[in-house]
Amino acid sequence: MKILLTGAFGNVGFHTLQELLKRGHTVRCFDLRNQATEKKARQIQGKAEIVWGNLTNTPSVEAAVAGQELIIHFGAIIPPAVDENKQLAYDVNVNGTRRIIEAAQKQPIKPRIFFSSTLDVFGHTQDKEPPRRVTDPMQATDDYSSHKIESEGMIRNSGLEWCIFRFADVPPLSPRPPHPIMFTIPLDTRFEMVHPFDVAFAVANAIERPVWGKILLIGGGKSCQVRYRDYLRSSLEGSGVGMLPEEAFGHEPYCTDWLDTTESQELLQYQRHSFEEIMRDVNKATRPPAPIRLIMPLLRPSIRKSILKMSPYWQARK
Ligand SMILES: O=c1ccn([C@@H]2O[C@H](COP(=O)(O)OP(=O)(O)O[C@H]3O[C@H](CO)[C@H](O)[C@H](O)[C@H]3O)[C@@H](O)[C@H]2O)c(=O)[nH]1
Repeated sequence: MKILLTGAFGNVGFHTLQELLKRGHTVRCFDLRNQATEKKARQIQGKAEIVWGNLTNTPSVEAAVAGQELIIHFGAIIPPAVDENKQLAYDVNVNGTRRIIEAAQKQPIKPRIFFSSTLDVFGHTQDKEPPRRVTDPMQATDDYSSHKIESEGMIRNSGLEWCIFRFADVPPLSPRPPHPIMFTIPLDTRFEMVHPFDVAFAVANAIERPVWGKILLIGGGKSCQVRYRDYLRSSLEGSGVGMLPEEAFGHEPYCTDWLDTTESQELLQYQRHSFEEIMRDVNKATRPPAPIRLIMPLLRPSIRKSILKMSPYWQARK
């Protein structure tokens, strides 16, 4: 099948790309051109078409959409970058989706569309009984969730054949640099993860299954339903930094929860990794090189200090 994949060199996009190529699809990759995307593009040179472009630019979107049978629209600005330039983030996330839809509607043979959303659209739900179901109400709590809610609406009303995926936390298999956002999630928050390989498998399987007109919750299932504390401890211990003090973390509600993935799993049969297996792969991919690991006990106090400096709660407590 001829497939346009936007955001092809992002976290979810690149794993999906590799799964699609494995299955013999003809993939056109659409992404921003920068050092990080070029590095990934070199890995698939000759195996897929690469179209450098920008979701904010209508002609480049139209050129990318032309002649495709399926659009997998993953290109987006996600947190925390979404708050760095609010206007750009809206133009990419909402207007970019609109440009993709309008370009698709102009095609003589209309492509189908997969759209990637997020569990953030459920808002703050820790006071509700888990799991979250697809029939639960949506509630915007920040720019990102509001962008995804607006975009989901456009996809549903596009007149195209569509399927929306709402992803749980898909950890990249590469280092996630520390960011103040890590302290804003209360440690007890219910947190569901899903292996990036399983997301790619789900998306590729969806092409052949009766998913049209459905919103599917994509999470790792019961074995991946943990607390934020479990994820953080495993990744901080894996990197040699060690778990950080409880007082460094906030208590304001955060938009993440456990998901009811019964329907997506029945349709797509993709949940192949447990939380432990996800963290094994994340930690393998992100652990410092051997020479750094050797001197880690020496570096550890100053690394911990510089990470803790990012926590407003830790700073306020002093
Ligand atoms: O203007 C832009 C901005 C970004 N991108 C691309 O979009 C991709 C986004 O990838 P990230 O690694 O930043 O994000 P993820 O793969 O983790 O995000 C995926 O999972 C998210 C779940 O929160 C959202 O569903 C999002 O749309 C989906 O791509 C990147 O290749 C990026 O270059 C563009 O093509 N154009």
